[in-house]
Amino acid sequence: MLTANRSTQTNSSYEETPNRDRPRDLLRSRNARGLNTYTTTPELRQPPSKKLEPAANTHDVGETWSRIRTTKKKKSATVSIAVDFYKVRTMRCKDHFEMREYNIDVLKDEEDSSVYSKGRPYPIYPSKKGLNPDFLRDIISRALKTLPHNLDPIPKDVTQDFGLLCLSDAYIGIHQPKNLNEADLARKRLIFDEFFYLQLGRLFQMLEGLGTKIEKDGLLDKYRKPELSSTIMEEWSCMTKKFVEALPYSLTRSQLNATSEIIWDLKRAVPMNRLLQGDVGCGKTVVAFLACMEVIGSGYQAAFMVPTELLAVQHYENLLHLLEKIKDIHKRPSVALLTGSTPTKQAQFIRKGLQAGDISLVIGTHTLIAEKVEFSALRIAIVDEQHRFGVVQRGRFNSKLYFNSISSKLASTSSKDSQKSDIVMAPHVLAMSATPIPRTLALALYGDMSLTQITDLPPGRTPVETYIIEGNETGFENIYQMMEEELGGGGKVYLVYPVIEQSEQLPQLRAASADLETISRRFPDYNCGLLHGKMKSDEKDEALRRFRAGETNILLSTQVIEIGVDVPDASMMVVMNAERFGIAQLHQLRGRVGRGERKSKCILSASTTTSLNRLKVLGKSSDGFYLANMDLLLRGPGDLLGKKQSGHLPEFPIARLEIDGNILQEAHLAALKVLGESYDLEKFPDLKAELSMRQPLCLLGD
Ligand SMILES: Nc1ncnc2c1ncn2[C@@H]1O[C@H](COP(=O)(O)OP(=O)(O)OP(=O)(O)O)[C@@H](O)[C@H]1O
Repeated sequence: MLTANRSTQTNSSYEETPNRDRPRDLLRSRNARGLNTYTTTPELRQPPSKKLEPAANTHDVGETWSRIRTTKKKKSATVSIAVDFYKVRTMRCKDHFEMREYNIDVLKDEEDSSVYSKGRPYPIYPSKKGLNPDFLRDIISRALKTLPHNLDPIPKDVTQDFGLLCLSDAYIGIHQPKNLNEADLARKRLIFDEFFYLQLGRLFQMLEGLGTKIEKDGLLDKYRKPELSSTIMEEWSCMTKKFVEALPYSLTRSQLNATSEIIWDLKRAVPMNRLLQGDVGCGKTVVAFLACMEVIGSGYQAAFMVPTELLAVQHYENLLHLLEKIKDIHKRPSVALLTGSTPTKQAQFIRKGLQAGDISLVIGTHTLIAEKVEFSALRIAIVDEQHRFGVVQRGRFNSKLYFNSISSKLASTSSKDSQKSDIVMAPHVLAMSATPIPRTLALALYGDMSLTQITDLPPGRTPVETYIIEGNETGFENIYQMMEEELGGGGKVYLVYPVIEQSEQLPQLRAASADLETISRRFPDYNCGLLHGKMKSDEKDEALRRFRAGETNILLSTQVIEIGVDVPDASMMVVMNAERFGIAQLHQLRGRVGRGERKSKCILSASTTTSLNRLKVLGKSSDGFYLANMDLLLRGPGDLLGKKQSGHLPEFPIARLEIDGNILQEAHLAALKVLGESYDLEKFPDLKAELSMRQPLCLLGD
């Protein structure tokens, strides 16, 4: 008998003897694009509990389970064979139907029942290049008989604490389960291992980089009890407190907590590696400014790196404005702006100032990590929109070492500090991410980073009303009507386009440049501006300045405004051909409005009726964490993170982050427990050996 499975997975999946009255477990499979999707074991009566989201251009017809008799041509003869399609998911794609995610058993004949003879679940192995799965089953079964019982490198108390099978039982359970429960337990153990060694490897490396027992305990405690790793405001530097007083608003509870956690880290002699994340417009920038003030207040320098010049200028102006308001200060921090467009002479001057320590804070683009930019004492590097930079780029700050205290301009206040004065240190790194990613994904991606989340929005914000409209003639008439009302009430409107120029290949896409004239004619009483990535840096600044100042009322833009652009009184956005953007991207774009107290709206104009469905989720929620979770569940981590970032995700042959997040959390705790008992794993030689074998795999992620 031959068993075929379309899945490309390397682990086994299960079929169960049909005709059993029970719900089936979810199995892993990959769809046509190679992405993980759910599939179920055969279920003859009951549909699966989880629904698959159809791809954008498909329509999910549903699942059918049937026994299909089919014929197959063998050389010239036509041989009739029986095939069981246990589960077939059918999708309607424009003008045809497609079968996806199916499991097939080819039987010897209609009466063949050898597969089910044992009456229990059995694995389906991928049968590539004619390799008979029966043959595979046979050799695996023989190998299982030779398994020693004591092959588990993970200490017994850990497996017991976390309710795990021992490794040999897990191997038997995954290949020859007596029932689905046993298969589930085996799967859990194997997934646990994938996560556990990843977490263990990262934490182990971090501990290795620390000198003393106190530092090591401190690091483990920080992960075990993050709530204890924070300062109270009285312990903040005088400069930081004065900056807080100068703010035109009070910090939210989340902003205060985040600042306290960060400042706790800044006071340690161990370089911080922290990720600050929160929803669009939650006020991360001011938290980062406060971290900068803290180090500047103790005589050190700060660097603030952002992905675009537009954002660098905006942060620079915003900071200067806030610094001017600080009262009773004998010396205001000197701040510089350094980007690719800074004139050569000025750039040289700034670099000299940084080297001599005359400039305390520099804001800029990736020019900041150039080798020729040297600092006198760089104590913190902020990396805004960190996923826009590669791992290597982010790491470059680590080479900008400094002597702790020695180069500082201001004397340390306590004698305790001065004892540490000779340590050579890499700067603290605070990475910021505006695309909120679920905690489990963050743990897998950035397991070596501490995580700080801002969970609330500044007061007075009302959720942005979101409309999903088909962009046909009537649709646009409605949109223009809404724009008219908004502009008439003193609002400002962003129009966001997928492309700058009209393209012959994609004539259905509306283009920013081409629409400028149309929109100007349609709204003769208002001024229109244009902003896109191909404009020169000073032209972009000017376009944004005019919009901010109210000299233009409508800004036609591409997605350059997606990141960080902050015009608090912009109150309406229309996204053209919205289906061209990802959910997270649209949420980011929408975050450009509703940043002030004015009630705002966002209109997503879809080119086709079929794309309306996917966009509807944005109409239902304005919570970036929820949307990210939805995206993760529906499309998997690859699509959610985008190509660049997901490239840093480790390989998980069995685990699926979208559903196995709780196992990841447990694995993280287990790794902390093990390392708490033995920092260098000397107490657990088998575990250390296993880790060193898996290390290359573990560290694929970063
Ligand atoms: N506690 C607060 N109260 C009122 N307004 C605030 C508060 N914190 C920040 N803001 C204002 O909220 C707006 C958004 O802040 P900020 O630009 O820091 O958000 P962000 O988290 O960086 O968001 P994004 O990623 O979308 O740029 C700014 O105009 C800022 O001045």
